[in-house]
Amino acid sequence: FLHLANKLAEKGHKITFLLPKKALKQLEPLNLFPECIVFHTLTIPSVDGLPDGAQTTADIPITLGGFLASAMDRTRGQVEEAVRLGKPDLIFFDFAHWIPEVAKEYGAKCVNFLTISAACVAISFVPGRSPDELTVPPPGYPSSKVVLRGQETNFLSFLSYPFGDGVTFYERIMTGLVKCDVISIRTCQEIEGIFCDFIEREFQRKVLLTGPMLPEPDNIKPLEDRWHQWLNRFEPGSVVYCSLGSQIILEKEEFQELCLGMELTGLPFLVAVKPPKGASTIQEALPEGFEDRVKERGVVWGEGVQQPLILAHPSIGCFVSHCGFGSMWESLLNDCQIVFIPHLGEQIFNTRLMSEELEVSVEVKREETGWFSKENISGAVRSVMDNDTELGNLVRRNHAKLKESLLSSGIISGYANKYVEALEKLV
Ligand SMILES: O=c1ccn([C@@H]2O[C@H](COP(=O)(O)OP(=O)(O)O[C@H]3OC[C@@H](O)[C@H](O)[C@H]3O)[C@@H](O)[C@H]2O)c(=O)[nH]1
Repeated sequence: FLHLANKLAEKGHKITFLLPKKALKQLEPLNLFPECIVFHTLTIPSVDGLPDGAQTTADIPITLGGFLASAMDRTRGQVEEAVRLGKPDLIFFDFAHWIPEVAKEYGAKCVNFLTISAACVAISFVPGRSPDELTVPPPGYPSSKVVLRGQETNFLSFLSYPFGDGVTFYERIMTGLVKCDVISIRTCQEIEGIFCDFIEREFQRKVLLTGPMLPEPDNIKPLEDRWHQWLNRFEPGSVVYCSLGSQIILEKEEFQELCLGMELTGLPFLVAVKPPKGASTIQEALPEGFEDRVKERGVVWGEGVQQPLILAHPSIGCFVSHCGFGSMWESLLNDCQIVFIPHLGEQIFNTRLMSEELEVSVEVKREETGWFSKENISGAVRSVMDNDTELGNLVRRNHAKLKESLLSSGIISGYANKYVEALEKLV
């Protein structure tokens, strides 16, 4: 949302950016137009079941998302007040399904800006279908590859769970899609054209695409010296970087299996994940003897790192990711080999899009237990990192071709420009 705000500000538009206080520190440095983009903090009310001080999804395990949604719904009065004072022409939202009502009352138009894949939207949210029917793709869904298989359909059950005050997750998203003035998605035709066309047909309206909306590389802080120095010790294209985004907190056994999988690759590695459940530090949760065995070549780090800059470092050869949509784009627009280890249903769709539809990455095979074994993690990494493997060559070639075609012809900046123009026409 902030990268989009930067694009709008670049064209001279004024933006009021509503966010919880805690997120301010992370987002302020990314604001490239402080004279146009003003942050307006919301006070997140306390809600039974939501841990004290939690304000963003990064502060809580995924299972508590419904409580956070309730807290966000209860900021409606603060949001309405900001709208009343700011008199915006447009309001952008994703999860706040009540925004269309607010926009209407104050004479604004509203844009539902989806920052997940069009494939995930297309298969999950079809007008006239109930969430119980989703175990099979909707009629006319354009892919037999970007689907959930077997036990994975269990992931869809969360769509029917209460998610906020008096609304299920499915109803929340569907209401936003049906009632908004504009549906827009952070994607592009070249990657997800067939899914975007399907959504347009089903909702019988034009869907505006923003392209990947990534930050301008020149405008962000340089890579921390600690990682710059550490990565410089290794050969170009030799290091495996692993991160699972801002939301995933692993079980201790899963965390240890991931560490052992990295060890088993025999390659240098940097893993940046949160400490697992029940541990306050990474060190106390590491497998026995692990640090001694890998100290020359491996680091497991319990805090966030500057992912886009790490990925751009020449020593990085492989990115092991949960395939959150942000990481998916970052992997695609870098040169490293890509291995996905998806955790949630939506991340599985993104993974299938990349690994099966576009064939630019590989997916780690899941065990019956639902998690991933060290052998499968290491096997997937080696399958793309060992010299001259058929699979490694195939994904490298396809990835390079796609990246080249997206970057070379100004496609990405074209999307952002056309998107802003379309919205200008709308108001
Ligand atoms: O250490 C880190 C980890 C991550 N990041 C950045 O944080 C962002 C993470 O975003 P992702 O979309 O990949 O993943 P998250 O898990 O945080 O996102 C969430 O929203 C998007 C959905 O697609 C994901 O499924 C959901 O989990 C990326 O831009 C990445 O560069 C860091 O800068 N440092």
